[in-house]
Amino acid sequence: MDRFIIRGGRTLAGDIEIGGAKNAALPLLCAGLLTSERLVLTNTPRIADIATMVELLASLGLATDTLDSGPTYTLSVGGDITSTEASYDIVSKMRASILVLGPLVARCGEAKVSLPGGCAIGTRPVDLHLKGLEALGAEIELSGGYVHARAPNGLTGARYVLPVASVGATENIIMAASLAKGRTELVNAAREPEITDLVVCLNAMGARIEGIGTDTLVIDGVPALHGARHPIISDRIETGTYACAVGITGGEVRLLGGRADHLDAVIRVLNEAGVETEQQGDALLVRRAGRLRGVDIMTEPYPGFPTDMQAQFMSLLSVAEGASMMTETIFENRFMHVPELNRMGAHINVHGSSAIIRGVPELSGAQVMATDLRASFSLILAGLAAKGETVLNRVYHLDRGYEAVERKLSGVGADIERAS
Ligand SMILES: CC(=O)N[C@H]1[C@@H](OP(=O)(O)OP(=O)(O)OC[C@H]2O[C@@H](n3ccc(=O)[nH]c3=O)[C@H](O)[C@@H]2O)O[C@H](CO)[C@@H](O)[C@@H]1O
Ligand SMILES: C=C(OP(=O)(O)O)C(=O)O
Repeated sequence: MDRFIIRGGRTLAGDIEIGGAKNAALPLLCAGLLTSERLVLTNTPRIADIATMVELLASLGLATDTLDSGPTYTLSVGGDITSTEASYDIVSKMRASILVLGPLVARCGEAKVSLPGGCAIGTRPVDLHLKGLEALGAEIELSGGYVHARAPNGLTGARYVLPVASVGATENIIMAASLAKGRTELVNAAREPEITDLVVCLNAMGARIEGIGTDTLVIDGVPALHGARHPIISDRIETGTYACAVGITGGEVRLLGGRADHLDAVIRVLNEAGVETEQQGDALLVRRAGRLRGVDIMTEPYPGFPTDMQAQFMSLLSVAEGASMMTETIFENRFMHVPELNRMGAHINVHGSSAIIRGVPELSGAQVMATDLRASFSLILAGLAAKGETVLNRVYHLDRGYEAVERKLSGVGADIERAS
């Protein structure tokens, strides 16, 4: 099993290319189920989650071709749906698999999709995905660990108020509503940039969705969607993660493709902590020369501070001057990196959904492992700043969502290698 070996203490300088957004690419690939024509996605990230989604779509009959595997990776997805069943074997690997449910029931009138279950960061129910589809007229039954959804006469538009602005539920409902009869009004929709990207692509496929970027989406269903070519937005979480790398080591790096306009809350906190940022055309320049300062952070739905950046900031704040408080409001179990950071010399105490981080002058390298994607990167960040050698095990979590970490970081001067 692969691991990373990091020798800390180097400042970073140079350029890092930011890839396409994982959390945009996954629903966008599922949108390929909504049309009999081909959907071409440019700027797709080369990560394990995309390979898993391609495998899932193949099990449903859709073929995915790689059209260009140069610096940007272009995938074309299409074909006839030959099965409406998403099996446990694939769904259990990746929760985003549930995003095939809405498109399948809308297009085929039925779907059988394994329930994804919880994961390392929380219980993560899918009740709102199901209630939203029921509001559109789907009959839902749960048995044998599967969701069986049926709408033999098609779905019908309706008004549905999401009790929680769930990203995945919003995506499933808008994809389904695009092919429903009549108008759907989705209230309290999530507003993440990845949802906007999905709506832009669906509209390019012939959908009629208004309210883009707001919490109320109005979807006038159409009988069929057609193919399109869509560029996936750059990954704001990858951008924020590498910004934290520069923050924790010091130095100056240009994040090519990084977009400040998708990272307002993150940039505000970086700046408060003493990390400077500047949008320079298509690149986000990040630099730190002075001391890091403690800040208080609370995770919130977009446009608030993203939960997917929480672990990385915990590492950054571990070596800041003064104390910080981190409050996690989205997932109930997303502090699993804390004991590992403490093993590296951090001083973090968790009290319920908040953690108090008392900055220490220095971390020290250790053998560590993480239970999820962002926690894994938080340990890499700690390793980049730590004295001595850090060995990060269970790298498969990282490979789910970050492309070529060792190449990107060593390209700006970090001492990091992958070993098997
Ligand atoms: C592939 C993808 O895009 N993943 C992202 C997506 O996950 P995901 O779409 O799973 O996250 P949600 O926005 O749905 O979850 C937000 C909260 O709502 C709860 N909830 C959600 C659905 C539901 O039916 N019932 C329910 O109670 C969840 O348990 C959680 O507490 O948004 C999260 C929140 O920004 C991010 O951390 C993930 O990286
Ligand atoms: C939690 C994440 O992803 P997923 O929803 O795919 O588990 C993430 O990207 O940090």
